[in-house]
Amino acid sequence: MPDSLPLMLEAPPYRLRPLHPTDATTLHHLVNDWEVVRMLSRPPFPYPRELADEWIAATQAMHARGDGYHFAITNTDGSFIGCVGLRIEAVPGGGRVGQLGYWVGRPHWGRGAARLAAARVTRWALAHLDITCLRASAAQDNIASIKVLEHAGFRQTGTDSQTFAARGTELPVATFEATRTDMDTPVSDPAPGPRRLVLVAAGALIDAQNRILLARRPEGKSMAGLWEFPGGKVEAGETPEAALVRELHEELGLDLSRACLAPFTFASHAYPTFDLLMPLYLCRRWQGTPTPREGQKLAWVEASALRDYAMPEADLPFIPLLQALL
Ligand SMILES: Nc1nc2c([nH]c(=O)n2[C@H]2C[C@H](O)[C@@H](COP(=O)(O)OP(=O)(O)OP(=O)(O)O)O2)c(=O)[nH]1
Ligand SMILES: [Mg+2]
Repeated sequence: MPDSLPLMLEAPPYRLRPLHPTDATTLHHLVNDWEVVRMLSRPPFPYPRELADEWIAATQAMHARGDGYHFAITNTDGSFIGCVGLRIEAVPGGGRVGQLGYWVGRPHWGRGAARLAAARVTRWALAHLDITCLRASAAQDNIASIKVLEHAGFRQTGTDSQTFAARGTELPVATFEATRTDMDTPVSDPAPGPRRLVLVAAGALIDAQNRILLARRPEGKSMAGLWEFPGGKVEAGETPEAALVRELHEELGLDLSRACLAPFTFASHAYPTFDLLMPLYLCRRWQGTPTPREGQKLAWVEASALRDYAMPEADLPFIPLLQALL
């Protein structure tokens, strides 16, 4: 992850920005409050003033190393009201997971700041960071925090116990997880109705070195942060081939003829809220250089490395087929 990833996010009416040494006094004043600190697992109570400086320096070091991203939550007038962020941990068996945490100073409770900030950072992290999912936990008596997580799109995965330094004891916690697919699932069940069938045409562009072009779905789209085969929805009256020619032009600025698209296989997958039917075409000839036109990242990937890129569930069956082909 490049250090240059800007840590400035809008969560209207709040703003999220990197922590700065000058935040230490206000941070200390707000966090050195039993009602705040008793809900947090790591900080002690009382919270020593120097710890505020150390914590801010630690967040800057984590950002530089790419293993943690922490933000100050600021009010409309720019004043510091709390923190939100994640640290990235390697999990046994491979992969990296983001552990989300947040707190808001007591004078600022009741206005949705934690809810808005946590939801914003969750979407940002899943869209931009190389993590498989986000996890979080909340003391079982912390109903407000559980609501924050549910609003941000987290699912409860179970219960556990955790040491709470300020309370000096282990407490039962509810554990939560959010994946990129969860971000598309409404928290409350949608009204029952017929399931939608979505027809999407996708292309595996293959270059002279037998590498495949993947595009990372940009923040704001469903499943943001997952790597996909470029393409998009087939519109009414369109053939899948015409749709793919149009999508590759719109998304990548490429010109190609339908004759260059070879049907390869298809995906049929039941997502929580819709069924996807997606023919995958192979394409080795096009005009132009793939250019991200929708803010997406692009990568030319060897077939053997496809598993290193987190993909939508529907695409997973494509991987062995492409590996066998190439
Ligand atoms: N293009 C593409 N879409 C995929 C792949 N795997 C997968 O599950 N999908 C899903 C994600 C979306 O729900 C849907 C494609 O929608 P999309 O957002 O790309 O559609 P689009 O390009 O027409 O974009 P939009 O105008 O609707 O925003 O198919 C894949 O490999 N490529
Ligand atoms: Mg698309």
